[in-house]
Amino acid sequence: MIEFSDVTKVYDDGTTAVDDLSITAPTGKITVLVGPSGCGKTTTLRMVNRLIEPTRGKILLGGEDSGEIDRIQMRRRIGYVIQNAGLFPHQTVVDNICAVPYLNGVKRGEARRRAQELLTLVGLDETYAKRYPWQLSGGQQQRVGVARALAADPPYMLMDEPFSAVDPIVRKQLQQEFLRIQGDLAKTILMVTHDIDEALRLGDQIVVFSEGGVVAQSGSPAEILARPANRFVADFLGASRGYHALGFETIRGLDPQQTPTFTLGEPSAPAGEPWIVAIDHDHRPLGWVQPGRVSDRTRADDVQTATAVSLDSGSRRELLDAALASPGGSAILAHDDGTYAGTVHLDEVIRSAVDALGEERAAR
Ligand SMILES: Nc1ncnc2c1ncn2[C@@H]1O[C@H](COP(=O)(O)OP(=O)(O)OP(=O)(O)O)[C@@H](O)[C@H]1O
Repeated sequence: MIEFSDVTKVYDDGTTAVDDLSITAPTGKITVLVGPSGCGKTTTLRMVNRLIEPTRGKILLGGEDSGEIDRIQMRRRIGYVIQNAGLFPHQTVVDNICAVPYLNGVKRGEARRRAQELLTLVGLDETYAKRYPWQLSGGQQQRVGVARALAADPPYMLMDEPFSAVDPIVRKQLQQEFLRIQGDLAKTILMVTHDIDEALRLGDQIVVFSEGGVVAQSGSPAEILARPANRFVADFLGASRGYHALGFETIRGLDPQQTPTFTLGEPSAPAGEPWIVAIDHDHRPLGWVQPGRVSDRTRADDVQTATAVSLDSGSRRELLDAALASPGGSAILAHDDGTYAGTVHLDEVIRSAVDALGEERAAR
């Protein structure tokens, strides 16, 4: 756990960057600090590892005052990832990853073996170990940055805009892999971003900062989306707030319609519907086909591919996206084992979302 207790930072020129901050980043969770430029996010983060000294207040790491922890100990306990990865340009990838373990006195062979494991963990094979940072793409550099921060197996991670230097597609990939890694490692993470989508995607807890280093609101993404504390937070969440909120609503209990199916290899399909669901021999949905156009020669390549939404763990937002992306306006659903569960039409998706909204308002 990282605890800020009445922490203030006033720079030498009189700028109050952080004002009387008291927040807690819970153990094993991702806490995201989000807010417009200049509102004190980076200052907050850097006070944790004492790159910046607080003017007043205390920061506790697992109950221990960070001001009293020896610097070398601190490096061991806190991984730090920054924008553009911040790799040492004249060192190979493997030496970048081993930098802190070497400082900690870990033997060369052991540090390098661990570095290889970490490279695999972040999705890079061993051929990258001998390269220099300039021989990597931006996304690959970010991966190495994450591997380097994990090298000393620190319980805490500070991440300052870790995925912002890459294009949106790579960024989404990195975010997904990061969540996968965090699912296994459960580090206590404090992350800074100015991107609300990233905050909502990654954060277990979000702290929204406003001008002058003041917390406008903190809570889970779902809480903040459902009940922004004030106009500033609502504006910051933007016009797509309702759509984002759907991402946190489950579809469990939904009763899908049994749209007919066509199993690949069969000579024909049941008529009556303009689009039906193509499934494989294991009863897994592949996408959509038109019944009049199929034959025993129809292959997976002839199917309009669709991603099925999990009936057990899917969200309303996934359902809406799937329905909008399909040729007939319906989302395909699958059971946990991947087998076909039915379909839901866009009209039903919207109607149930509106009903849920009504129920939530009535409960307030
Ligand atoms: N060394 C410094 N001396 C004086 N003022 C500073 C210093 N570093 C930062 N500031 C000011 O403190 C405030 C907070 O800066 P900080 O970098 O923490 O904000 P931020 O929310 O991380 O911004 P960004 O999203 O743009 O990185 C800003 O007004 C900034 O100009």
